[in-house]
Amino acid sequence: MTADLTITDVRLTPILVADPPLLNTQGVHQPYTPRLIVEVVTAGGITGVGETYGDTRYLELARPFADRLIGRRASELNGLALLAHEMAVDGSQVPGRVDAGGLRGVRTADKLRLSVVSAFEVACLDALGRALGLPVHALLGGKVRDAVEYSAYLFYKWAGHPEGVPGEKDDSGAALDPAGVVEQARRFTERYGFTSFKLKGGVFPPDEEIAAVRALAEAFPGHPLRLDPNGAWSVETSLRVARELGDVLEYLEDPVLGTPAMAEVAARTEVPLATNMCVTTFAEIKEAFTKDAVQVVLGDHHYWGGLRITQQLAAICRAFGVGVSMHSNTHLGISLAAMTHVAATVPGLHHACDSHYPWQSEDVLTERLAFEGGRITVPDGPGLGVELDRDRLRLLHRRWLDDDGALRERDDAAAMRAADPEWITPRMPRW
Ligand SMILES: O=C([O-])C(=O)C[C@H](O)[C@@H](O)C(=O)[O-]
Ligand SMILES: [Mg+2]
Repeated sequence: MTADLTITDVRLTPILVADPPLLNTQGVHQPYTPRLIVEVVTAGGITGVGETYGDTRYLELARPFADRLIGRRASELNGLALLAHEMAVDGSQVPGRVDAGGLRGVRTADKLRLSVVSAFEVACLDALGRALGLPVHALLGGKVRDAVEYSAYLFYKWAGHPEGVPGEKDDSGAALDPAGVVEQARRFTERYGFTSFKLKGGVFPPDEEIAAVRALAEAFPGHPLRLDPNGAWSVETSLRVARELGDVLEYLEDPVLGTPAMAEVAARTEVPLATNMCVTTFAEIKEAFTKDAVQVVLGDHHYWGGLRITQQLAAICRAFGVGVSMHSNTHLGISLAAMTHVAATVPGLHHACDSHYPWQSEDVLTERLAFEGGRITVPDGPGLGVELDRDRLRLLHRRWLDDDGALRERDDAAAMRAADPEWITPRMPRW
């Protein structure tokens, strides 16, 4: 007989995890970033885990949502989004414009709710899989591949966080020019076997970033390369970069902000455009696809609302002949496992997925997931196939408790001000 899947308790544990000083067009990563670990406890004694953003606005939604789950069954997945829909979102959190700090497109009430729901959906799927003795990918209809390919996510970075800012040491050194970027790429290939490379751009003037991608192309001839300035360029600058790097780019990611500008660029270049900024909700798909503004959508189960919705997104993309891959922010192993399970079920995943995981020296798992040949083997054990390390979780939660609130919201511009007090979030397009 299957264990009783009635939800009797939900544990929410906000944590702060170490993050290196990675640069993007908004600023730099804080030394610690907030994440939320969700545990769904069932009457039969089985617990499932999930993970999402840990900033206060997500926590404030997760708490009442968790209360509403008590007494429901972990298998009742279709009702989760409806349940979340009933929850009011503080209007000041949804200015209805580009989410500058988050680099993930518009901020809407629904997107906030979905970002919370996704962690609960993953936790429920984990519990269900454990109860049935089935991996999450089997609950999603079964894997179509045994391993999921990831790309090396390269960043311009400083050797350490600014003077006087407490943080963990990382051994990767600075990467502030083409040689530094190539060196970082070499280290990533040696350690993890990645064969495709994405450079987070929008940090330096475009000519410097063109030179870095050229240097990567010389160091790794024939390997797929991507450049993502998070909308920092004008249409004309984007077209110039596309002309200069067209022979080596797999795609350009969000060179400009917004669907109309992306459509303008797409109409004038052969280089495919990818996005995790202008197609981030179902409502944004119609305009982008009918205008042929994007050729690859980078899904993300966190803000799209879960693993099953990610499969729906992939199906819509397939119908329109648009490619799919996956976006990533700072995340831990629970999310990497979730990403790997869903990616394993998506037919026609032609581009290696993004993952920040190599940058995360800390995790809440008893055993880290390992990249081999740039791939993660799809776990076949029950549920997600990962185990929570309670001691680590407690430690990282203690860090969150001890924080005075300064680090509980990710704010890359504020983190940059520790090095440059004059820094303000740049107006777009920057170049
Ligand atoms: O556009 C993207 O790929 C991202 O938004 C990924 C991350 O937010 C990345 O840019 C970061 O964390 O600096
Ligand atoms: Mg991007």
